Amino acid sequence: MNTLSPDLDNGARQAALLTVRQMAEADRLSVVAGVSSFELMSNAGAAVAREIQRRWTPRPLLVLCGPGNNGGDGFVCAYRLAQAGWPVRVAMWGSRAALKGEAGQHAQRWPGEVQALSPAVLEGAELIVDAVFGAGLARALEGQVLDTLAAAGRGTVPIVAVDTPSGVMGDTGESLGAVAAVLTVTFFRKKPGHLLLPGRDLCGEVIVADIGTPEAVLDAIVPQAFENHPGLWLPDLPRAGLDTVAGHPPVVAADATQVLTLHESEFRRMFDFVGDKLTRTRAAAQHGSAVVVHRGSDTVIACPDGRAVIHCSVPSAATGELLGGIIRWLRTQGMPAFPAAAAGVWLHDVAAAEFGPGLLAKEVPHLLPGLLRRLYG
Ligand SMILES: NC(=O)C1=CN([C@@H]2O[C@H](COP(=O)(O)OP(=O)(O)OC[C@H]3O[C@@H](n4cnc5c(N)ncnc54)[C@H](OP(=O)(O)O)[C@@H]3O)[C@@H](O)[C@H]2O)[C@H](O)CC1
Ligand SMILES: [K+]
Repeated sequence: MNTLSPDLDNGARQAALLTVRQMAEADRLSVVAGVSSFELMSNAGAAVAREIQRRWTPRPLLVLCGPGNNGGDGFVCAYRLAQAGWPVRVAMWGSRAALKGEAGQHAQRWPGEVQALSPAVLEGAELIVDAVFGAGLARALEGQVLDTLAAAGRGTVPIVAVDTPSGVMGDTGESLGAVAAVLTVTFFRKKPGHLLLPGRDLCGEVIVADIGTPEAVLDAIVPQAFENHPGLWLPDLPRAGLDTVAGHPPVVAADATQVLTLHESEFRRMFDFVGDKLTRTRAAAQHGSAVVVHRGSDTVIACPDGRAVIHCSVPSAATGELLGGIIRWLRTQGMPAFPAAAAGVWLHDVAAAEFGPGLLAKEVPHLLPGLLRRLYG
């Protein structure tokens, strides 16, 4: 079975990225399956507390909470760390009494004072938790939220973001006033905004915590975006490819779909779609009935049917010609266009790291079988 096929097998399941709307659906389906929203929030806040304890010794902690469920996670985190003996303060945008549902229930368990959010509350904090807005971010930051986060961003105190840094759009990675975190703890699966720029840079290290969401919810959601990983495409690579050396190519084209490999400037010359990189690349793939590889340090690989893979890498001087050579080689091994493009982008990174900047497209057939054998373990 092809992993990058509509059937969601294990590789695609693990690498799935969920949109904000799909994540809300995952929560709803979890509740249907018997995991309450209260429990999901308890687990989310506890996961943030646990990741903090793994990295820092107790120190004056300030938790900044917002008016929705992101703030609810913040209250759980504050409560957990206070119970563990940390000196914790909470500041909130909006009023605790106005918090609804499980966020309200968790906030009521916080025994301490809740300060009003303003830059003054930052005084004395040695670690900051940003639980102001997550998936529910609806517009640009302004007023006291913007001023407080901006002041925190100008300082040197590390910031831990709950789900996303407040101000980062989960679906696009766009920033509406966010400041950089050193650590972001998100839940169940990443969202595209954790990988697309500038979101990826603003998140710092990203940890995906299990909060009890049943894996089976993915069958109903059918994710359309994935983080690049060999588990997505290794099953699509015929094992014959591992033994092929130059001069003995089997040359079986699995499909006739064209693969376009474009840098941002080339992309702009060909297409005038607007919006974020994921949306634009999908539109181009659909418009051109081609697999489009939109390169950068957040490369987006889109298929005409709407599926997309996002690949994060450090910027490199490597050429599009080399990437094109790798993808062509994979296709001569019988790989269909979409998995060949995703695999090509991955292998291009690994090859550039292993063989240095001088690697030429014509050397690829000699070098890749060895790399692939290692991936197969
Ligand atoms: N499976 C999971 O991922 C779980 C996630 N959890 C956490 O829940 C949040 C999402 O919670 P939600 O309540 O949907 O959204 P937020 O808390 O991020 O924000 C909503 C409130 O914020 C207001 N808002 C939005 N943008 C702004 C802005 N720029 N300025 C001021 N106010 C803003 C919004 O107001 P509206 O007027 O737009 O309604 C809402 O009041 C997710 O991120 C996780 O942290 C669960 O706890 C566990 C499961
Ligand atoms: K946040």
